[in-house]
Amino acid sequence: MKIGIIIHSHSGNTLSVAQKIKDRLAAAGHSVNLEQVTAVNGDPKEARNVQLKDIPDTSKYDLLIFGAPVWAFSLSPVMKLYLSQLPSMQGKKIGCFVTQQLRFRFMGGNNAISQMKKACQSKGGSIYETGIVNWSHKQREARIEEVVQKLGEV
Ligand SMILES: Cc1cc2nc3c(=O)[nH]c(=O)nc-3n(C[C@H](O)[C@H](O)[C@H](O)COP(=O)(O)O)c2cc1C
Repeated sequence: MKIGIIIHSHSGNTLSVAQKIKDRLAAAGHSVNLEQVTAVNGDPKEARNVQLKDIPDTSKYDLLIFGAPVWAFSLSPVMKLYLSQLPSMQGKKIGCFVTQQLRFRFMGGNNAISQMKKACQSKGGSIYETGIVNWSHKQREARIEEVVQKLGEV
């Protein structure tokens, strides 16, 4: 299967999880690309006026995994804008994950996942799995492994 892992990552946490998911899927024999969505001005202080710079094309993939950080108890504005402008994803399987600093998923993680799910479903995609990594969790590595395993079973 041709799989695209498309992420926004400002400080590298989401990227490091995405890399592990990529390695897992590649080891299972899939063709996997990891691509990053970027903004013209990536400064979080400019988050209200976000304009996209690198806009990965989803059409070449059979299955998509989107990853992003939580910003201000919400999905990062860069990923929010990116998902909103995507073409139809009718019939595609989609996984979503977010990383967040705070320990509890009600501090933005659940909300961000729900925003991602809605955005993908509104384009006809069907969600197969989601995951949240709380970066300050004592068992962070175990949580990352859980998310990698869940999203890596396609
Ligand atoms: C502008 C901004 C707002 C943030 N807001 C939240 C938040 O509401 N809740 C939370 O748990 N973490 C918050 N964080 C922390 C990030 O979600 C966390 O560090 C994440 O893992 C960063 O991912 P990245 O390294 O891929 O950019 C915020 C970070 C930034 C830069």
